[in-house]
Parts: sequence; structure tokens; C-alpha cells
Amino acid sequence: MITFYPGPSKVYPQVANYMQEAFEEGVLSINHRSAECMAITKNAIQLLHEKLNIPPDYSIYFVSSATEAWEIIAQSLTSKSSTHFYNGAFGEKWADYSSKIVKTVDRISFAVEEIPSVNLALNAEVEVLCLTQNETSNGTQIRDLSTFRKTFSESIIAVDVTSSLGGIELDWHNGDVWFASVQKCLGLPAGMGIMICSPKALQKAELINDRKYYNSLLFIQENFAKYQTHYTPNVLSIYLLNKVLSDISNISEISRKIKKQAKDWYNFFNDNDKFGLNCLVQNIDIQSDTVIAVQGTTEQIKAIKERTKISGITLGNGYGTWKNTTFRIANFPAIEAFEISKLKEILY
Ligand SMILES: O=C(O)C(=O)[C@H](O)COP(=O)(O)O
Ligand SMILES: N[C@@H](CCC(=O)O)C(=O)O
Repeated sequence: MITFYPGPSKVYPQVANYMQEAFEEGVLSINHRSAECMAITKNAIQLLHEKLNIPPDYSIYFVSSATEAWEIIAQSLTSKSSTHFYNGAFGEKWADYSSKIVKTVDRISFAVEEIPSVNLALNAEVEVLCLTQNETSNGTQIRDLSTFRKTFSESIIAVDVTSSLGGIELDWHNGDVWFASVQKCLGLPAGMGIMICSPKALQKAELINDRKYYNSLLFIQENFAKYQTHYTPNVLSIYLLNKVLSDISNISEISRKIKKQAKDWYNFFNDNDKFGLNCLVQNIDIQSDTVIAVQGTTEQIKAIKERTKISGITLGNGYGTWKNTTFRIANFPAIEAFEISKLKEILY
């Protein structure tokens, strides 16, 4: 079975052997506060810095999911209000989750074809700015975050890179908190999130001094200072992350490949009349590099999904507003050229 689902998505093929190795090495039974486990965690963190070019002064934590990161930001980094820019289901969900914890949640929604402008929030007092860099539900992205950083230099900027971290190169200095989950561009089984914090984010956490929860950021930080976790982690996941990160190239090389592949996908749908299908978003400045959303009528989408399924290929369903009128193609690094060719052949 070949899958193009944008999460959980295709895992790297070598994961099969690494799982077996983990079992044989006894990793599945080690205590999570043991020296062996701390070494695995330390190595995974070092490799993340190295392969994803994460600045040395940014801290990296393992959490359970990207969803948990939404909550950690609300409880440990927000004293009064967060401001959410979004054009799709996941950005909106983030605002919904925050509103259960944070006193004031400002929502700035924009149209799917629109480039989000900082002007939309110029008059607002922005304490924590929440941006979804890659919106998995509709295949759009905010390509350049630098104007947000310049305009909101005093604010904490939190960036959801759930479906782009590990796929494209990110300019870490444009954000204070970044988070993702491993089942997307990192090509691993679901069940772990990664959170990355700037020194400024940690200073803000100190200021707020939230210590109420098992996953209060300061408590997480205290554990990770010893390469331990605030709960019993999925050690297998950390082990697999280690292994896969050792195998992959630096993100600048991966990013070049993914961007080229994305261009090819957009050209593929633009150049040919594929059963009347077209890209959900036409503006190349906001088309996602890692999730390609393709639009058609409900009947067309249903027929294409059935057709690919017969050939052993799973496409990503549409999501939210676009549930029945789009399908999505993950353009993640673990997906191989022969799989892309096979899908293109079927779509012809
Ligand atoms: O795809 C996204 O974007 C999401 O936000 C994920 O579905 C959330 O992932 P987890 O919280 O389950 O890691
Ligand atoms: N992130 C996945 C699934 C998320 C979910 O169903 O909650 C998607 O975009 O389809």
C-alpha cells in the first residue's frame, strides 16, 4: 500500500529494521530516567539541532503531540491574551483550544487565497501571536514570517509547523515557539510532538511562572536540562527519531528537493486537464510545499479516490470545509520518486 495521507503518513522504510533493533537492544524496556535513555534523548536533540539547523540557544522538548503544544503555549506562555491568524481548520482549532485556557483570544481569519498581512493586527495589543505556518487542512503556507517578527518584535511568536518541520528549511529566529509532530515530514509513527523554544520564550515562562500542570513549561525545561522528560515517554519514538535523523541529509538539501517536487505537482495539475481538477489555491506565494490540496466536484473527488485505491494508493481526504471537494497529497521526504510516478500515471 502506498500512502499520500498528510498524517499519519508514510514512515521511512528503514523504520521496520530499527523497530526490530530497538527490541533486540532492550530499548523498549529501559527505564526512562536511566543513563541509556538520557543518552538517546540527548543524541536525538543534538541531531535535531544539527540536521534542522536549529540555533544552539533554542531548547528542544519532546511532548505527546502538536495539540499538547497548543495547550502548553496557552497555559505557560500566555498571561492574558493570544492572537490567532488563520485560514483553515487547524489554525481555528488552535484558537478554540486556547480559548478554553486563555482569558482573551483574538481571532484574525483571512481567506484561503489571501496572504496574511500584519496590518490586520496592527492596532491590536499582541501578547502571543499564533501562526500556522503550514495549514494541513487546505495546503497553504505562510512563506515569510520575517514581517511578523519585525512588526511584533516584543510579542512571543508561536508557529505551528506540524506538517512542514523536517520538510522545508525554517528561519528559526522569526519565531519563539515552534512545534510539530513526528508523523508528518519526519516519516515516523504517530505519537510524539516536538517543541522548540527560544531563550525569549523561556524568559516569558519564568515571568508567568506557571507550575500547575505536569506539562508546565518550566517543569518540562527542568526535566530536559537532565535529558529527562516530564512523563514516561515513548522511548521507541525517541530512538526511531535518532535513527532516522542520522540517516537523512541536512534540511537545506531536503528542502530543495521538496520544493522542486511541490513545483512539479502544481505544474502537473495546472498543465493538464486532470478530469477537471485544479489546485485548491492558485497563488504560488501561498501554495504549501508539503501538502498539495486538489479541488474538484464531490463526484470527481470520490471517483479519483476510488480509482487510486484500486491501484493500492491512498490519497489524503479533504479536511474541514474542503472535506468532500478536495483530496490532499503529502509531499513529505519519506515518499519516494517511484511512488510519485505511480500516482501521476494513475491520475493521467
Ligand atoms: O495536521 C495538523 O496540522 C495537525 O494539527 C495535526 O493533526 C495535529 O497533530 P497531533 O496533535 O495529533 O500531533
Ligand atoms: N492532520 C491530519 C489528521 C488530523 C485529525 O484528523 O485530527 C489531517 O490533516 O488529515
